[in-house]
This record gives sequence, C-alpha cells and structure tokens, in this order.
Amino acid sequence: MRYGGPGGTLAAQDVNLTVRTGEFVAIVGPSGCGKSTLLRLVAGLMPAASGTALISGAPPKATGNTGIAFQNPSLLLWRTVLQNVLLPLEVSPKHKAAYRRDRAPYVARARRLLSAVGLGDFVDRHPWELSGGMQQRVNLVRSLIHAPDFLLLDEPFSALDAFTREELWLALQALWMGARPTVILVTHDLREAALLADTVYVMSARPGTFTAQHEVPFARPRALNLTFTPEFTDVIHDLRARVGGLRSPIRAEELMEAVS
Ligand SMILES: Nc1ncnc2c1ncn2[C@@H]1O[C@H](COP(=O)(O)OP(=O)(O)OP(=O)(O)O)[C@@H](O)[C@H]1O
Repeated sequence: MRYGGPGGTLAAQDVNLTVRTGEFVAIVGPSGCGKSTLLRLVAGLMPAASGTALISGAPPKATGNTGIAFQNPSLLLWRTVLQNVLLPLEVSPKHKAAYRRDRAPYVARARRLLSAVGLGDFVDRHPWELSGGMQQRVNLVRSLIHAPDFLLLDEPFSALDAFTREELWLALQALWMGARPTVILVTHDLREAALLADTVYVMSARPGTFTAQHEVPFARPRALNLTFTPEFTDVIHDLRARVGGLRSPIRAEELMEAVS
C-alpha cells in the first residue's frame, strides 16, 4: 500500500490478514506503521498497489453493509447530530429503500443509540457545538446505525475520558455479542485490544507488516475487573514487549536540549 505513486511512501507491505465472519480483531502497532492505511484499503477507499482485499469473496465496495468510524470524526458541519447519524441510511443498499419509505423506526433507533452513549440531549445540535469526545461518539453511533455486518473502527475511543472509554468498551462488546458483526479495531490502547478482541495482530514499523498474532483466551462477556487480573496483565506485558520493540523511541534528552 503506497501513497503518491511508485516513488511515494510505502505505508504497508506483505500484509496478510484473514478475518473470520463474526470475529473481533484488533490491530496494534507503532504510530505511522500503516494501520489506518490498511483500514482504508479494507473499506475500499484506496486501492492496493498490489494484492487484493476481499469481503466474503467480493471487493470491498460491493459490500453494502459496512460501518466505518475513522480516527477523525468526519461529521458534516451543516447537519445536526441526528442528521449526521442517519447519513449512512441514505446510501446503504440494504436500508435506503426502507428508509425512504418510513424514516420513523430509523430515527427512533438513532435517538436510542445517541442516548445510550450519553448524547440524548444533543441530537439537534451541530458538530461544531460538541467537544472532540462527543463528536467521536457521534462518529461511532453513525457507524452502527445501519446494523453493519462488518465494522471498521480506527481508534474510536481515543478522545474520550477513561471512564467513558471503559463504558463504551463494554457497550461495544455487548453489541458485538448480540449482533455478531465482524470487527476490525485499530487501537493504540493495549487494554482495549485485549479486552475486546478475539485476536490481536501486531504490526511492525512502516512499511507495516504483521509480526505477531495473539489469541486472547478469556471467556465472554469480559468484565472490566478482568483487566486487573494477573492473567490479563500477562497478555498486556506480552503485547507491550512486542509493540515496544518496534517503535522509534522518543529521545527525552534531545527534546530537553531542543526546548532549552
Ligand atoms: N494521505 C496520505 N498521503 C501520503 N502519505 C500518507 C497519507 N496517509 C498516510 N500516509 C503515510 O503512510 C504511513 C502510514 O500512515 P497511517 O496513517 O496508515 O499510520 P497509522 O499506523 O494509522 O498511524 P497512527 O497510529 O499514528 O494513526 C505514514 O508514514 C504516513 O505518513
């Protein structure tokens, strides 16, 4: 996967990832290693320089029921929160005809989802009236509105406070256990990856490739208390060692000299 033609930035290479239907996969790796690029490729938003992405044997764009929440919430500024959340229904091949016929059940679902993530009082506000964390929650709800079979999440909780993030982990787990979408979650948070995923993949520094695959053994539903157990800490230590060895360290002394 390369940006800017043959001489451009090679973001990722030799990436082989097979995700089972209904599996919850997390991808972790150092900053800039190509995780978001991989999601863009799987979403059909950019072509691979070589190789292919297939969803149930078909190219990504042919798959109509994918939910996407990318890193920076791309909400439409002139639409209210509710109108932003309803947007995928206007284009989803699975839902658009029914949505045109009768919007009421979809609006009710959007309101329920927004209320569940603490935004019940903000449905008629505009994105510019929300904090970064609130916009991120709208972004997440928008990816879920059409009950997707395939969910692509790129650091969906990064702008949230620790408590909200933990609550949303459990909400996402409950949703996944109920509807069983196939999920690919990109995250920097190793606790998040190990709590939510069946399998955690570790990506190397750019050009990214998978260097490790970690099956997470814990039964579901997984409670937050699990994250404080020695067994869970062992998984985190293992992931930390794998990711830590791949990243370019921040040089604190150089930084101090540069600012002094
Ligand atoms: N639109 C773009 N044009 C050119 N280069 C890009 C573009 N988007 C990303 N890149 C480059 O591709 C590489 C991988 O970027 P990507 O955003 O996929 O990494 P990431 O692992 O998701 O990073 P982070 O964890 O910091 O979000 C980086 O070197 C980045 O500079």
